[in-house]
Amino acid sequence: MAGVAGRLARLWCSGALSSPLQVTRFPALQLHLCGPAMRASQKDFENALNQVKLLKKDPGNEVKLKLYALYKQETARRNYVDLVSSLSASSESSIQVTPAADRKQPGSDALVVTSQDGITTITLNRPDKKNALTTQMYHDIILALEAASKDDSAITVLTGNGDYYCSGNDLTNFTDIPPGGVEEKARSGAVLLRDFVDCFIDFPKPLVAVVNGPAVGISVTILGLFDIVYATDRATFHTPFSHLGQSPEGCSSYTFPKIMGPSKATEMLVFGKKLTAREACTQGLVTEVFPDSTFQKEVWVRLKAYSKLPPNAMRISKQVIRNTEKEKLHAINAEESNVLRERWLSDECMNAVVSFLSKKAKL
Ligand SMILES: CCCCC/C=C/CC(=O)SCCNC(=O)CCNC(=O)[C@H](O)C(C)(C)COP(=O)(O)OP(=O)(O)OC[C@H]1O[C@@H](n2cnc3c(N)ncnc32)[C@H](O)[C@@H]1OP(=O)(O)O
Repeated sequence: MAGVAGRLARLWCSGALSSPLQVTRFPALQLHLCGPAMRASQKDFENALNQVKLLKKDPGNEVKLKLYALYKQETARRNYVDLVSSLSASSESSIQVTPAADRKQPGSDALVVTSQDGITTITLNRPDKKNALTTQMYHDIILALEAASKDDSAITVLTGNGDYYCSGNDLTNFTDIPPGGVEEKARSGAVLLRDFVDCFIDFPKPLVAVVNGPAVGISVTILGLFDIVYATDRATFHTPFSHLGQSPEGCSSYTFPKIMGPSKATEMLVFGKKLTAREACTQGLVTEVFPDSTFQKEVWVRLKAYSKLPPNAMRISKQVIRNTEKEKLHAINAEESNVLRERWLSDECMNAVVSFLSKKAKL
C-alpha cells in the first residue's frame, strides 16, 4: 500500500503513533473508540496495524486527511502528557497547568488587535507557523474588521508578527472534516471565504497592509482590496494556486489584471510566479518598498502622520474612490468562492494538500 496511509502504517509500527483510531469509510481500520473505557487493547491495535499493511487499495484522500488529523491530535496529546510529566518530575514547581478543555480555543491568541495614535492594528500572530490563517482566524479577522470600522481610529492596518507576513490559508484546515464530509467542508469554507473577502470590500476606512515579510496565497490576493500596501524589501508575493490545484480568490481575478495587466496577472495567478517586493511595486500591487532595516520605523512615522488627517474626509474620499466597484467586487467574490468550492473537492487539490501534510508530518 503506497502513499500517506502506508507511511502512517510504518509510523504506527515504529511506535511513534500509539493511539486507537476512529476511522470511518476505512473498514479495515474500524475501531470505534472514543473514551478511555472503550480504548482498544494493544493487541487490537497491533492487529489493525497489520491490516493496514495488508491493504492493497489506496484508501483515498478523504481518509488520508482524517488520518493526518488523528495523527496531529495524538501528537498534541503526547506533547501535553510529556509536558505534564516533566512538570510533575519537579514537584516543587509552582507552574500551573491548565487542562486543555479549560483553555481558550486555539486561534484566540493568533490575532492581536491594538488601537493607538488613531490607528487600529490587526496583527497576525502565529510566527512559528508563518502566520498561516486558521479557520478561527478568518472569523476573528472578520470580527476585528467590523469593530475597527466602528471605532475611533482613522486608519486600520493589517500586519504580521515574525519573519513572515502570512503564508496564506493554513493547509491543516482541510483536515477538520465535519460529519457531512468533504462536501460540507468545502461548502462551509466557501461561505466563510466569501464573508471574509466581503469585509475587505466593504471596509469603510483607509486600510493599510504593512507587509513585514513574505506573503503567500490569500494574504496576497486580498492586497488588491487594500488602499495602501507598504512592504519591506525582504517581502515576496506568491500565489501558487495551480500548484495547489486551486484557483484565485480575494477578487484577484479582477483586481490583479486591472492593477498589473492581464499578462502579468496570469504569470502570478496561473503560473504561480513569485514576485519580489520591488517587482510587486513596479507592477502596482505594492505602494512603496522600504529597506528592511528601517521598515518599521519609516512606515509607522508615515502612518501616524496620516492618522492625524481629518478622519471623515479620509473615509468619504475612500468611498468616492472605491464605491463604484463595490457591487462588481461582491459578484466576483461570490463567483470565485463558488469555483474554489469545486476546486477543493478536486483530486488535484486533495493530492497537493495531502502531499504538503505528509511532508510536514515527515510521513
Ligand atoms: C475559509 C477558507 C479560505 C481559504 C482561502 C484559500 C486560500 C488559498 C491560499 O492561501 S493558498 C496558499 C497556501 N499556503 C501555502 O501553500 C504555503 C505552505 N507553506 C509553505 O510552503 C512553507 O511553509 C513556507 C514557504 C510558507 C515557509 O517555508 P519555511 O521552510 O521557511 O518554513 P516551514 O515550512 O518550516 O514553516 C514553519 C511551520 O509553519 C507551517 N506552515 C507554514 N505555512 C503553512 C500553511 N499555509 N499551512 C499550514 N502550515 C504551514 C509549516 O508546516 C511548519 O510547521 P511545523 O513547524 O509544524 O513543521
